[in-house]
Amino acid sequence: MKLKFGRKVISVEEARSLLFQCIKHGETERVPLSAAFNRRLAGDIYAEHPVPHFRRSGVDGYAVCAADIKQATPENPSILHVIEHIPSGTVPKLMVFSGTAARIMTGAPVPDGADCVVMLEMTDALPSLDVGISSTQVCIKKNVPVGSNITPIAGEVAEKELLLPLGTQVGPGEAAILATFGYAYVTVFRKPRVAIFSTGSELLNVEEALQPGRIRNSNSYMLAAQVEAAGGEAVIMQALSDHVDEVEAALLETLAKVDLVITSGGVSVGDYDVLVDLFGRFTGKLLFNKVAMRPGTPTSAALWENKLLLSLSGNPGASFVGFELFAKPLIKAMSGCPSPCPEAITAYLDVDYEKGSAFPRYVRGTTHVENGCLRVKPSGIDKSSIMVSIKDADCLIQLPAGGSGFARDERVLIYPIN
Ligand SMILES: Nc1nc2c(c(=O)[nH]1)N[C@H]1C(S)=C(S)[C@@H](COP(=O)(O)OP(=O)(O)OC[C@H]3O[C@@H](n4cnc5c(N)ncnc54)[C@H](O)[C@@H]3O)O[C@H]1N2
Ligand code: MOO
Ligand SMILES: [Mg+2]
Repeated sequence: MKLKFGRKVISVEEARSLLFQCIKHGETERVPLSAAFNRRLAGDIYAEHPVPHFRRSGVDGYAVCAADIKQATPENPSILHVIEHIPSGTVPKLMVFSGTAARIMTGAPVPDGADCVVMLEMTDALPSLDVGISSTQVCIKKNVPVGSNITPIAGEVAEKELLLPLGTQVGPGEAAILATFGYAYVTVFRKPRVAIFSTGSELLNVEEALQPGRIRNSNSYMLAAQVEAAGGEAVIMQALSDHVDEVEAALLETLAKVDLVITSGGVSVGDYDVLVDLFGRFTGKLLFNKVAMRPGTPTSAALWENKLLLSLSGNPGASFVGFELFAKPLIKAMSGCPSPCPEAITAYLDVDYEKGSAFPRYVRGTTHVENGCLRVKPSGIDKSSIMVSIKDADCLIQLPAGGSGFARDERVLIYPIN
């Protein structure tokens, strides 16, 4: 064992709180609306005008005075003079008064004087008497109440209403609101730039042919996908060897340029665990190097000139879990999310889980719904060296420390992923 310094174990919550004390957020940028999808708003959005801003017809039909059609039935229709045609996007020129109607299309402004719109299906156009357009007539075969098929001004949104508070993520509904109010550009929180380094002399680049004893670097791509899903901009760096000088130079140079650096590998007790060597001579501040969790017990973090370095265990499962527990909330917070920490929900174990643990365990889980209940089971073999089942994980199952395992049908806490 080559520990040059001690390891003091802290809880996941303590580790997260140490990390959160080190981040700053608030940098913003203006982007075109279509580039704002999934980003978070850097300011409150108020309704700048009422919606609709004119009395809007909800159907294709005739705008009339309700009093004129009170007695209308198919047998005894009301006959009205059609004074105008109003397509959407135009403005009525004439006022509807008793005895008259305006033919109107869905979304068009209802003319003054009219207080309801009758659907086309409840009317019959009468043949023109051929004495000029104003002589066209319509039979109205149904009475409809005042207000029918008209959305009043501000019927949907009142002017000055707070619609989207700061921190709101722009999804489909938010995009529709922003477009409605003319936000061709939107001020959003800047995406944190997150550099990803894998470490280990065994690692091959993805495009390289397999070699005896060596493996391709999968963690960098997995972590980059996680960064993007969390709202960050991932920068995949060339993987590093086990030489501490090379690692130190690359990390310090990169820390200066990005918002967060994540490494994977080299944090355990092995001869070539290079992050341990680095932390042994680090000029920054080591925040922690052991967390009460499995997998990822040797997860470490340090601060260097106000920039965070998060060092995850190299085993793919441990890297994945460590990212979800620590990096994801950080990236979400840096990109403006007001509630970045994962929130647990309950589910029922679908299998016996026989391993007890000295530390809380975060098992990659797969959920399904059965008879209206959420059930969960480990996504494949629950070993941190197993990569292939990560794709099936839609949550982390949190199993408390101690005991000798958990029985099928026990209630457990899970943290959904995405
Ligand atoms: N004597 C002990 N040995 C180990 C312990 C322990 O407590 N005592 N813990 C084990 C556990 S648990 C884990 S997790 C690993 C943590 O190891 P490191 O963080 O130091 O990571 P490495 O040694 O660099 O790699 C571990 C494993 O993961 C593979 N790896 C690394 N990087 C990548 C990558 N970018 N893509 C794909 N696979 C990667 C690497 O080849 C190793 O197989 O330590 C255990 N040992
Ligand atoms: O603690 Mo290791 O980091 O189980 O996977
Ligand atoms: Mg190692």
